[in-house]
Amino acid sequence: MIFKNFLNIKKSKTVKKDFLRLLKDQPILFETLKPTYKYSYSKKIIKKYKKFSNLRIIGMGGSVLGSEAIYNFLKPKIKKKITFVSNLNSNADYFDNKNINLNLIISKSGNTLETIANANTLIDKKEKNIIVTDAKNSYLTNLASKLKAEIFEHKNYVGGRYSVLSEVGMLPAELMNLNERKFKQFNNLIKNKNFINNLVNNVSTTLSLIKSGKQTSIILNYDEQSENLFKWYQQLIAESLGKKSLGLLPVVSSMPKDNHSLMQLYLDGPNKYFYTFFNVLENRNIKIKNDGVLNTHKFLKNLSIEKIKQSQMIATEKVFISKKIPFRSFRILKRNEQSLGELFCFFILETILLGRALNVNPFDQPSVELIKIETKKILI
Ligand SMILES: O=P(O)(O)OC[C@H]1O[C@](O)(CO)[C@@H](O)[C@@H]1O
Repeated sequence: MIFKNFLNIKKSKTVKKDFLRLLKDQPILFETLKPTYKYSYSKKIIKKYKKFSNLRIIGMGGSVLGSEAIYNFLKPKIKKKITFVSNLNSNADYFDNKNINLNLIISKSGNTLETIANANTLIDKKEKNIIVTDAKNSYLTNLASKLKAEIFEHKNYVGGRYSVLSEVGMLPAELMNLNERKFKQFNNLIKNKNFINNLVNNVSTTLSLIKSGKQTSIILNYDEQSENLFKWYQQLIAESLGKKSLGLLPVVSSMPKDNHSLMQLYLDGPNKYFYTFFNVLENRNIKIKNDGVLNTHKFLKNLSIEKIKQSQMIATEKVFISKKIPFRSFRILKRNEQSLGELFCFFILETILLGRALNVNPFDQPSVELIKIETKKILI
């Protein structure tokens, strides 16, 4: 991964101290980031489920965004068909898919309304089921016994949006036949001085941008297969930091598509945003067909789609520099488990450090309960 930090870096000794304190006094959820983490299942138990080729994963928010990010980012490597059911949509194509052979239903609380509704609409008697949930009595623990489903514990000390490297993301990864171990980059990263400096300076600069009134973080994403990674990131940032009238609004822009839609605003609109450029450089090599190129556009000959896209990203970075628009950039060299593991780790640490500096608890989400309570009042 190549990470280019903001141009005008603000260095903060407090953030560095916070980082060292965080390493010394690690939250227990950090166990999930390490290769030594003890899953609630054994590799032997899950082996029999690896033969299933057509899976459905049902969950909401942090229970599913991580596995959806993994699936889409690494799709070229994955031979299975996985259907994600992560919203309420009566018109979705998945209602017509009758070939599912294994369901994975994931919910920490076991009581999330959308997950219950989707599970009870979609699951068919002929399908096998695995349920990942907290051990306590809940709708899903009861459903598991009714369905005679395999049940694996969702450790109660791991919050949904921080759970991607626990059972929640790694069981799906195993079932996708990916290498779970390679996602676990925490131990390597915290020994890497470059990584630590980048992380600390990135957090310090983000804090000073927030202080100067820039509370919208726009991701200029040049890799369509990373859209779900940034959906995961959105929840992480929004639920962790959006409290006490503070927080960041993460917006994901599809690039270069949004050159033709939002770019004008980014360049000349309100001076209230900061940006993250993101691209993955390992892709199929699809080239322009030379014999069809008109003489006026000879420069296109031999070019690949990726070369054109990457040139647009570099060009846009140049324009941002000339306009003094703050941004950082990620260029991911390899599309593999390791790169994705590094990104998960970077963003998790970044969020926790921002939470500490802003003096908000990055691990709770008190207000989302309000919607659940009001909805129940309407339905009962
Ligand atoms: O895993 P559960 O309990 O179904 O919750 C799903 C999601 O719902 C939330 O509680 C928000 O409503 C998230 O924090 C969580 O990731």
